[in-house]
Amino acid sequence: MPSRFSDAFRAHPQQQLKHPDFTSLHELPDSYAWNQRDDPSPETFATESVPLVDLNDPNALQGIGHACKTWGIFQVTNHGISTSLLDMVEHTCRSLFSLPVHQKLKAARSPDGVSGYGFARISSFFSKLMWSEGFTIVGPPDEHFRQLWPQDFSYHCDVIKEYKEEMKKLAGRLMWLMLGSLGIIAKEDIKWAGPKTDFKEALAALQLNYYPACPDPDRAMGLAPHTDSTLLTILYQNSTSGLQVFKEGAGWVAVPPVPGGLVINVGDLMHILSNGSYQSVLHRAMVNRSHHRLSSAYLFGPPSTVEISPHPKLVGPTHPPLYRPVTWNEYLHTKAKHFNKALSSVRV
Ligand SMILES: C=C1C[C@]23C[C@@]1(O)CC[C@H]2[C@@]12CCC[C@@](C)(C(=O)O1)[C@H]2[C@@H]3C(=O)O
Ligand SMILES: O=C(O)CCC(=O)C(=O)O
Ligand SMILES: [Fe+2]
Repeated sequence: MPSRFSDAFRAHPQQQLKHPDFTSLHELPDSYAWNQRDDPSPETFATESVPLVDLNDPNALQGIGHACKTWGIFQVTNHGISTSLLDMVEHTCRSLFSLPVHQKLKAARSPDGVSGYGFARISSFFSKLMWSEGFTIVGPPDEHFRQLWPQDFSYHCDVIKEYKEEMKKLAGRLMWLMLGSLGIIAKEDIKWAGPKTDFKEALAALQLNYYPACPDPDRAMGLAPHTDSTLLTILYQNSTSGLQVFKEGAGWVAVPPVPGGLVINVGDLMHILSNGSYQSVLHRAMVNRSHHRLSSAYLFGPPSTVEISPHPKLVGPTHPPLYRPVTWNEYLHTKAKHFNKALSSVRV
């Protein structure tokens, strides 16, 4: 990953927060108690559910189009990522987050850096702390992994490398399905997809998240509401539920884990590319009293020099472009400054 990608955070260094040993906390400290959690009534959860798309279904493209238009999120099955690879990634996450705090801190993310162990970047926008730990991987993980596991780092590096390769292929496939559902079917229409139309030059970050079991889950927050800055995000979650999405008119809706399934969200750059037809989805992660939760988010975006703007096919006299062109790096700068108002700040 070119260093330019992380330049976005140099101007907005993250405050260094103390990393707790969650296992030693038997009560929720006040600094983790979110007073104003806007929970909807429990009925809301039962009424609507996030669409599920079988990628082997001949109607998958239509299903994805409908899901992106109405929800900004969907789950997929028959996606081609093997269960054994997902199990290996889960094992690597578990092994990483169960290391002693002092060991994890050897691979801490630097205040103005992008890769490494730490709190979610969005922490600085909230007065309360989140009940989670994260590890961000941009580029090869070798240096950090060597610090974490001096003996067997190469095994974990291989797992992450294979996962990133497989995720890139799936992200490319999902991109063409999403674009196709918008009527963008000519491969020349997205030049940066490259000569083989496989998005070879695309950039991505892998975010591993760990949400320890929490003594007071109703007052805690695992990951605060946010949209991803990406074109699309592919999320793997273990069997503990916690992900919720905000749907206009319905409130917060749970996204329960589907065995072998993956969750796909529309990110802010897809929102821009589609000129607002596919809106990025506000989501958050809640925590559980008795079970820890693991997730891994593959955050997929364009190469660093590519400007994303509303696609010409979706713009016309009655549909003016709603957003100005931005590179991912520039958008990450904006996000680091304006957080959830970043999208409106690039509106024309
Ligand atoms: C490429 C990126 C997207 C991300 C910031 C990052 O540099 C790497 C971590 C990503 C993540 C994951 C958790 C939620 C999020 C908002 C955050 O704080 O870090 C996203 C960022 C994003 O999509 O804007
Ligand atoms: O853990 C989850 O379910 C959500 C994670 C997430 O939103 C992210 O990493 O961007
Ligand atoms: Fe997210």
